[in-house]
Amino acid sequence: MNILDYPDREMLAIDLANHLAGELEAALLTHETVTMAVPGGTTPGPVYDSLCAADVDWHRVIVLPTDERCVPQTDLRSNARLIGERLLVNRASAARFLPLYVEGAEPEDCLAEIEATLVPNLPISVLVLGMGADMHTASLFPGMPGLEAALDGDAPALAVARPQTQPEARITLTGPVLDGALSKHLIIYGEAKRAALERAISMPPEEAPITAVLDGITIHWAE
Ligand SMILES: O=C(O)[C@H](O)[C@@H](O)[C@H](O)[C@H](O)COP(=O)(O)O
Repeated sequence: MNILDYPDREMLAIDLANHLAGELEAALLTHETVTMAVPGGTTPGPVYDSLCAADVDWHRVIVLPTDERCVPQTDLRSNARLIGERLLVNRASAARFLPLYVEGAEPEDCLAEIEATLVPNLPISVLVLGMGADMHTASLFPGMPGLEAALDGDAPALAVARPQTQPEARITLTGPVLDGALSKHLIIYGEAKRAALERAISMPPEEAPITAVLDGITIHWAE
């Protein structure tokens, strides 16, 4: 686990976006298409604002959320909305987007399509994650029902019932799919999340799901 400290969030966003663009282009040297999984939440937007303009062969990039809130894409909580508005614009609008949730469907009914479209495009080449102060990542929440299957299961994605701390049901990529990414990045802001990450290192994944994906990850931190 490698931690990079940045002087501020703007520098983090610009530097990380440049680095991610380089990783995508490097992967495209040896693959016809590459897969990038990215988070929702309040953290990644500035990275997307910079990455969307990068000179990448975006038409050969498949972008999907690390997890999704089961709400309409018009809902402000939707990760597909965030990714569509902040990342899949400018040059990156040429990328192919794989949604996890289909509006109006039951979350469980979305899993077969996810498996059919995602599995042929695994492993993830470039993974970006966020983390909650409760040490969750994607929608792998401490103590949530079905967490064991989400951490260790064979399925590439699972529908998870509404976590106690969240207002909606979720669909999440599972631990092995996330951990199997060829390049992994975690973005965290502030002292509270940094302290939570340092506590997580000595905790089991059931209590700190972020630990399921820390092997070989690069942490990008700013105050
Ligand atoms: O759907 C989501 O919200 C994300 O995928 C989730 O895992 C996020 O990365 C963390 O909850 C941190 O959220 P913030 O960036 O808002 O702190």
